[in-house]
Order: sequence, then C-alpha cells, then structure tokens
Amino acid sequence: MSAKGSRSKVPNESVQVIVRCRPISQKEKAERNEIVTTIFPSRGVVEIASSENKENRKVFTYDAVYDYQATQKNVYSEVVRPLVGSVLDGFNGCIFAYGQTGTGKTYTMEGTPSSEEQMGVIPRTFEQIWSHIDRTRNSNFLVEVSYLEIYMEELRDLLQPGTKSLELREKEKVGVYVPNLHSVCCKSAEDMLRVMVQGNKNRTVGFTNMNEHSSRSHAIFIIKIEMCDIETNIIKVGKLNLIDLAGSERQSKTGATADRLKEASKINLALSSLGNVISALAEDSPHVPYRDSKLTRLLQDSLGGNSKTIMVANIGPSVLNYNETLTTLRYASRAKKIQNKPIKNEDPQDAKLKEYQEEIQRLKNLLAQRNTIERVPSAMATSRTKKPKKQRSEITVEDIEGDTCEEEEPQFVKEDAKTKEQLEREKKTTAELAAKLGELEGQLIRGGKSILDTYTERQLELEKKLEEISERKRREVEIQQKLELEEETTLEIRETVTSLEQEVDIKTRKLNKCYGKYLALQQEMTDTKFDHNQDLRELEMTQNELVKELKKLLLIIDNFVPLEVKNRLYTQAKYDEEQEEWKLSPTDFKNDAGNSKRPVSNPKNRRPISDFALQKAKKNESSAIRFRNENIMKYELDMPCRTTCEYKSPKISASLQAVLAEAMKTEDDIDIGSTNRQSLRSRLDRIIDANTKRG
Ligand SMILES: Nc1ncnc2c1ncn2[C@@H]1O[C@H](COP(=O)(O)OP(=O)(O)OP(=O)(O)O)[C@@H](O)[C@H]1O
Repeated sequence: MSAKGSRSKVPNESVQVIVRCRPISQKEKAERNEIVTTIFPSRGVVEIASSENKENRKVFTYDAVYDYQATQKNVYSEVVRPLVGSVLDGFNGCIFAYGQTGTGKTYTMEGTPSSEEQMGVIPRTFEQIWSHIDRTRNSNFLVEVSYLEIYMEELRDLLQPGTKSLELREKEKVGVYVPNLHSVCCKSAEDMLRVMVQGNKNRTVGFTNMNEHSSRSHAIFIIKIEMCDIETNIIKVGKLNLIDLAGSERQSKTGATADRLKEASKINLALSSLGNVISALAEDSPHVPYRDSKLTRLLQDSLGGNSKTIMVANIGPSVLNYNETLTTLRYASRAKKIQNKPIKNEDPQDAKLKEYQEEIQRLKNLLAQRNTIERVPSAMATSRTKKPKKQRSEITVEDIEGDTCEEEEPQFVKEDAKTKEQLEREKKTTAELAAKLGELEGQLIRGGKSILDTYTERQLELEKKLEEISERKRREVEIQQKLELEEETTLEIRETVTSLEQEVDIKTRKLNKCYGKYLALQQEMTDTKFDHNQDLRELEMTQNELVKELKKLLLIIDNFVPLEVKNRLYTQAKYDEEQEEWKLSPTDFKNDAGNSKRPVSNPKNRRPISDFALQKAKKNESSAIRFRNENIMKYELDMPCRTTCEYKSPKISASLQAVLAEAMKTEDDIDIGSTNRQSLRSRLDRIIDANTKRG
C-alpha cells in the first residue's frame, strides 16, 4: 500500500508482545498436573519453573501479560483497541496469535461472537470500527473484508471455497498482495460477523489429542477501511490483518496420523520459517528469509515493515506443556526486538474509494445532463400540440442520443411517436444509471449516522475513560519494569560492593598474615644478629688468645732460637692452606754458589756384609738381596752445639721478667686493628710471603 513521506524519517516502533495464559483445563485438573507458570500482570513478567528443576527458573518480560483471570474485554481494551484506533487513522495493523494447540489462540481471536463477555478480538474489532464510522461526520468510508487460509503451503479463499489456489504477488509501493482474492463490502458489524462465520465454515480443521477441533491452517482475516474526508478530500486507508495461526506444538505430541504428519510438516515449515524471520529481524540480520513460506511473505509488512503489530503468545499453565511453553516464551521474547516503521497511508493511488467517488461524480453529471435532455423533449411534445411550428425551431440540444431535429413539419405526427419512443429509452438508461449510482453510493458509507444522543455520548466518554485506564495500566507496567531494571542495577552494584568488601576482607586477612610473617622475620633477624654478635665476640676472644700465643711464640723465637735456626725456620716454614698448619719444607741442599749440596755416595764406604747375609748369599737365596746395601750416603749432619739435655732454664733477671711481662701484656679487648697487633700481623705476613715466593 503506497504511503506518503520518506520511510527513513519514520520512527521505529517495536512489535508489541503480550502473553496470555489460559486456565487449567478439566483434564489437567483431573490428572493433577503441576502448574509451572506464574504470571505477574502488574510487572509484565512470566516465570516458568517445574518442581523437578526449580533451580532453573526462567523469567521473561513482555509488554503485557494476562493470566486465566483476564477477560476478553480486558485484553481487547488494553491492547487491541489502540491498535484498531491507529488502523482507523490510516495505519496498517496486524494481530497474530501464536502458540501450542489448545492454548487459546482461537479463543483470543474469535472467542464466542454471540456472547458479549466471551467474544474475542475479531468481533470486538468489528464493533470498534463501526462505532467509529457511526460517529465520524463528514467522511465517507468503504469497508471490505477478505478471509483466506494457508493450508499446506496453499492459499485458499475462505469466502469463495472451491476456487483454485491463490497466488502471491509483489508490487512496488503495494507490497505483497493476493490477486483475485475475493473481498466483500460490508456496511455493518453484523455484515462482517456474517462473513467471518461463513469463512470459518470453510476452514480446514483436524482432530488431535490436544484439541478436538484443532485449526490445521493459518487463518488470515483482512479488513480494509478506506476513508475520505469530505471537506479536505483526503483519503486514508487502514488495513488490518487478524491472524489465527495453527498450533506450534511438536507433532509427536499431537498423536497425529501419517496424513496429519505430512500436513504437520508443512504447517511446521511455515511456523519454523516464521521463527527464522523473527530471529533474523531480532538479530538485525542483513537477510530476512521472508520468501521461505507463504505465511512469512504475507506477514512481510507486519514483521519489520509498514505496520503496527501485536503478537499474542498463548501458553498453557501445565507441566505437560513445559517445553512448548518455554519455546513460545522464547519466540515471543525474540519478537519483542522486531522494529517496524508504520506510516499513515494517505492519498494512495490505488484506493477504491477514490475510484468510486470519481465514478459517482461522473454518473451524477451524466444523470444531470439526461434530466435536462429529458425535460426538453417532453416540454417540446407538450408545446408542439399548442404551437408546434414556433417552438420546434428553438430545439438545439445536440447531446441527446438519437435525437434529431432534421425532420420537417409535414411529418410532425410521425415524429411525435418517435420522440416518445426515444424518451422511453432515455428514461430507461437514466434509471439504469441512477441504479448504478445508487449501488455505488450504497457501498460508500457516510459516517456520522448515529446522532450524538446522551447514550452515545456517555458511551464515547466511557470508551475514552477505558482508553485512559489502559494507557495508565500500560505506563504502570512500563514504570514497574523500569523500576525492576533499576533495582537489578542497584543489586548488581550492591553485589559489586559486596564482592569488593569481600575482596577487602580477604586482602586485609592476607595483609595481617604478611604482617605476622614480617614480625616473625624481624624477630628472627634480631635473633640472628644477636647470635652473630655472640659468634663474633667468641671469635674475637679466640683471636685474642691466638694473638697472645703468637706473641709468646714470636718472643720465644726472637729471644731463644739461634739466629741461623731462626733464619732456616723462617725460610723453611710454610703455611699449608689446605691443612691449615705450618710445615717445614725439606732442607735445601744448595750451597751459596747455587750448586746442589746433595750428598754423593762414597765408593770406599761400604757397609760390611753381615754373616747372615753372607750365608744367605752363599745359598743363593733370593731374600739375600735384602741384606745387600753398599751404597751408603755420606751425610754430614749439622750437629747442634748443644743438646736439650744440656739445657738449663736460664735464670731470668728481674729486668727481663719485667720486659717479658710488658711484652705479654694484653688488653682485655683486643682490637684486631690495633697497631700492636698490626705489627704482629705484618710480621707474620712477611714471613709467609717470603716462603711462598721461595717455594
Ligand atoms: N483464556 C481462556 N479462558 C477460558 N477458556 C479458554 C481460554 N483460553 C482457551 N480456553 C479454552 O481452551 C480450549 C482450547 O482453546 P482454543 O481452541 O482457542 O485453542 P487454540 O490454541 O486455538 O487451538 P488450535 O491451535 O488447535 O486451534 C477451548 O475450549 C477454549 O475455550
């Protein structure tokens, strides 16, 4: 349907999703099936959890949710009425019911039309449309309805059953449409209801375990309302699709037979492609698979296009439907993300109303002309009897079909008869035109029929109030949802704070532990330092002792050892680092000239052979060799001048004793760096150095 204005400037509008949960059925009650859904209408929330899997509770939020207590009137006035109002303002609208078999799709869409309480969305829509038309003055309306079903991927006209399957076409500006779809012009709500009932009789239904009278096809009731403001001559067109889809359950549950399964696979194809379209739109995918099924092609405008759309997701409360309910809730949740761009359809080129109005005008003009022409010949005929000649010359109307003024006076009587005949013909044509005009005008409904009496005024007021109430309710749910969202955020922040607090707690504990360790280490360090100091002190004391000893020895050497021995000692004494002791190296047998002083054997000096050795030698015993030692070294020993036996402890004079005492005098605290000890050390170092070099 063509529409004015650029689409890019049109604000997006989400598909409105509502969930309706039917009451528990008698069968479910008898079987004592567990109820798994909880509905929170004031928050727009549905929760689903089975007792088996309580932990895995799932929560979904929608634009509105209704439990078993919600009446048909509630659902209609709160959700559908505003949408039908938009359709009456020239928008496209779509309401479709989705859900498992037996969850109340048909109940929601149709209900029981004869009952004021039980009538569903479609009959209520009829009432709203006609009460609007009746109240709208200065407008012409043209209301048409069509009814079709998609059964096993075939389009069937429910208002002309038996006709061959319909095709789908797509036209730019018009979108997807069904050529040759029969439409019925309606003049009242009753007319529309009659059409709906007639169409329903032609619907394909089947029996399944889940619902005795189950809809096996997708039924689409289309209402097209064209309206024209008489003053401004602006035409608006509103189109409303009311769709009752086939059950979405998995076929294994339905107890379907082979034929039914084949049928089901096609129904499922349409529904699964509907699911794919919803997913693609929700994910903003570049490709939306509308072409996968006839259903999705027909819904192209309603999902992601030029339409205001409501999805009613019907669910059951019982555990038996747990999986299907969850699937429906997920579907519905995804559909919430779909964005449409509804545009008011103003002044469309293909509006029938325009055609009708032009045709009516044309017919009116034609009739007006005919009336003039008819009046002239009849006046002519009357006047001719009185003053035939004079009046005749005045007739100059050229438009009159078959009417000629060529004939002359002598044939006057003949002419009269002809004119009468012609007049009759003209009258007949005019009557036909008038009938056609009447028929066309009959199709057009002039709004504002009902006079605004006190009753209708009150009704109008009541409807306004209802609208206000539903608007408020909608806002309340919105605010509640926002509040919950904020609460969630606060909770998250609180959780974060709690987790931060916990972190702080853990870190404080860690810190305390570390501090404890630090204190223990510090204590250990103090202990180690103390031990170290003690060791140091002990070492210093030992060193003191050693230094004392060394001093004593050096004093002894200096004072009691002969100079040459002392020198020899100095040269021969070597400190063995490994064994940590002084060792005397072997005597150096070199003389002053540097020649070896190694003793040489004296050939004259022969050791006498003992008798024993002689005897052995005589016997030629091998052991005799042991007693043969002729090469005796001549080694001149430096014999000491005195022996220790001759040593007598010297008499130490008093002065020497004083010197000794002075020499051995040590301080209590021996400082290793003191000059006294320094000299001792340097003296020792010198001796060691000299020995090392020599070695
Ligand atoms: N909200 C409700 N209140 C009372 N009864 C309901 C409600 N919803 C459904 N029902 C009842 O449940 C039964 C099944 O409903 P309905 O036939 O509408 O289901 P359905 O989803 O259209 O099934 P199918 O897909 O097979 O056509 C009907 O008897 C109907 O009256």
